[in-house]
Amino acid sequence: WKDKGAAVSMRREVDATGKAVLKSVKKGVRDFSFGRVLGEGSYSTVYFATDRQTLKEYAIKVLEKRHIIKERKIKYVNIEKDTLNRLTEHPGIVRLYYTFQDENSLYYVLDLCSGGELLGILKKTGTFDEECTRFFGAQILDAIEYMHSRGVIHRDLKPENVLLDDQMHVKITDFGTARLLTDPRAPPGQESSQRGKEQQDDSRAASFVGTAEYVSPELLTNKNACKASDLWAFGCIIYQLLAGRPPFKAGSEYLTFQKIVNLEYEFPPGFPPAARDLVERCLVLDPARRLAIEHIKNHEFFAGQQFGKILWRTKAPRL
Ligand SMILES: NC(=O)c1nn(CC2CCNCC2)c2c1CCc1cnc(N=C3C=CCC=C3)nc1-2
Repeated sequence: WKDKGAAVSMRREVDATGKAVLKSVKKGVRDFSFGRVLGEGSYSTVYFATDRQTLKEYAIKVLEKRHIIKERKIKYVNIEKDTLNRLTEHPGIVRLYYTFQDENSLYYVLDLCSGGELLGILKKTGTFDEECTRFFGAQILDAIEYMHSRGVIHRDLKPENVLLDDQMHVKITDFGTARLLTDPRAPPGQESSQRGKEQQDDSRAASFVGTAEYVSPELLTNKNACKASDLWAFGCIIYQLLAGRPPFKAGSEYLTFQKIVNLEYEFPPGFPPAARDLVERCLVLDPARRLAIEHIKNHEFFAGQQFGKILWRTKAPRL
């Protein structure tokens, strides 16, 4: 584990002659005051934290070394760090500032998203109108486009992993199950040919399945996640923002998987026609025939929506 970043803090120490000196030392756990738990994963806990010197607020993800080794999760931990190190320049992705470690734990210092989860907002309002769906959908799509351009497939996109910052702008998080491609330019649906060269072993790639309601049919049938798998999840998210529930949901994971592979879902009455057309072109069983990002951005549903830098300067619509 090679720590990332060289954040330093100035610490007052006494040298051998007894003189007080200022020494620059790498930031560590003592440089932060830890607050409430923001979330817990199978081998990590995320805390609200404040840098004692700068008073800047962060989210710090703490991973217990003993547990990672016992649960054989070392590959996941390194994939997440490598992924976050690749995704450094996008406003829609939670940024990793630096990492450090102590005897028992690894620490990731990350952007704080004080707006919480998009799912939390959706639960409060029930459903989003088209304007809000367009705004949040465009930001999620912009972030997915950047991720894919850097050869990263998220593989577990869902409203719980779409966080919001203090400006109610999207920040996608949780790359612990991402897949890194050695060739970012491989066209959608053909990345699996990179299998032999990809950065994680096949067992990890083959074993992972995302969250039931958002998992793509190809992940259920041939275990191959590709860039288009994230666009399947995008289609599910757009549907859910407007309908207030995901398109595929049944009494058990198995029954939900059945609905997915049989493309068994309906639109509620009043679902906006342009959004319906977009969702239908994302929820296509064959990943190679699913709408590509460029075509989603040009779809009628996003007519008039600007993408790129301007999108991230736009004020979030009133919810
Ligand atoms: N797994 C992670 O990397 C992660 N997990 N969380 C909290 C989870 C809570 C359940 N849903 C998914 C996210 C975070 C991060 C990144 C870094 C991060 C930054 N800010 C927040 N902020 C939150 C504020 C209120 C409620 C939940 C999260 N959370 C996180």
